[in-house]
Amino acid sequence: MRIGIIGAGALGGTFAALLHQAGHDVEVTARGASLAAIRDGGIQLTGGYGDVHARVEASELLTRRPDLVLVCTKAQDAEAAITANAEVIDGATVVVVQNGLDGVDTAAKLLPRSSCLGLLSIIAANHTEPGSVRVTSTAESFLGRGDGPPDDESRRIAEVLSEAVPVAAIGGFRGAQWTKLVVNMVNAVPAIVGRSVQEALSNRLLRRVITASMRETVRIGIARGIRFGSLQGLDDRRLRRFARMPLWIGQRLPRTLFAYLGSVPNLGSTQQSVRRGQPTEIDFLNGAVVRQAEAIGSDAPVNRALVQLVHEVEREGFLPVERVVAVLRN
Ligand SMILES: NC(=O)C1=CN([C@@H]2O[C@H](COP(=O)(O)OP(=O)(O)OC[C@H]3O[C@@H](n4cnc5c(N)ncnc54)[C@H](OP(=O)(O)O)[C@@H]3O)[C@@H](O)[C@H]2O)C=CC1
Ligand SMILES: CC(C)(CO)C(=O)C(=O)O
Repeated sequence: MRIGIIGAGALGGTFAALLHQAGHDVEVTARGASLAAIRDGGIQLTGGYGDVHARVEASELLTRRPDLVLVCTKAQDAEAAITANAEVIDGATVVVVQNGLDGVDTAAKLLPRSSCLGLLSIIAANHTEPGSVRVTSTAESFLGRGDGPPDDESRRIAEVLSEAVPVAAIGGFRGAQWTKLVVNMVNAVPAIVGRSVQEALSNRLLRRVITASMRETVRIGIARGIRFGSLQGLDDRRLRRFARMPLWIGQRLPRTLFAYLGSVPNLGSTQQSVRRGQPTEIDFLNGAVVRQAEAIGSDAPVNRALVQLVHEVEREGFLPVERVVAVLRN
């Protein structure tokens, strides 16, 4: 199949290398040093899916009409990236590989002739240098759209993507996006203090703040009438129970949830942006929770404070642990 990948970063590079290895005709978009590195030496993938060296075609914009497109940018870049490639991709099946709640709707709005799906990835991947990606932990990914059961196209595309990494077609995709949003509450705190996800979770005080942001997200989701999808051992029942727990009991949830990361330090995709000096996705993660709260006349003070701290880090660098701990005192 001819597959176009927009944004050959951590996940885009992983999919590009593995789909190329599976025999697909892959073209990626990249810019600057990444474009030069991929044109010169291909994509070098290491870690959980083995060592793969993929010599794929690379350009600033896709040059050939693909059958399938993966949009692998951060959420804040999706609109610009899709618009720039719209002439070539409108009409193709588009999979938006993205955290947050908006990816599929953004693509569908910009590409009226395309069939758009979303992919929730639990894989942890690190874009270590231009052209190089290291997968620090592997896991099944989830493909779907809307609220209904999985459709035939989701199943067909899940089969194609499973030639690269395990992908399941799921129903109730919107609810699963919310569950993934709860999981992504692990991104902000490590990005603020410049520690790995594992280090942040092993610190009692930081874990408390992560737990509070997760619980606030679940409570807002419940108030919005969301039925949380099953993903990574979480489901609607478990999250509703978690929403009622005091923090000292609830803090067990992030500990068990992220045990799968193992001991290879995972920075999370938000901190990777910080370390590269790029804007983060925080307005589409914790910021999405704040907007969802506002839509029902409510507030999400923990998430609001974490958004502000991540923006401070983007401007001025990592902050001491005390600044995060203070979030629960205000
Ligand atoms: N990394 C991970 O472990 C995981 C990531 N995710 C999610 O997957 C999505 C992708 O994340 P990740 O792979 O980490 O992101 P990266 O930042 O590693 O890669 C994003 C890519 O998009 C490119 N890009 C940015 N703007 C544009 C544009 N306007 N046009 C074309 N390309 C553009 C970037 O290029 P440039 O570098 O030149 O800006 C970069 O190559 C995010 O939503 C993230 O939250 C989900 C699970 C795990
Ligand atoms: C896999 C996980 C939860 C943490 O690495 C992630 O989604 C991210 O980094 O954005």
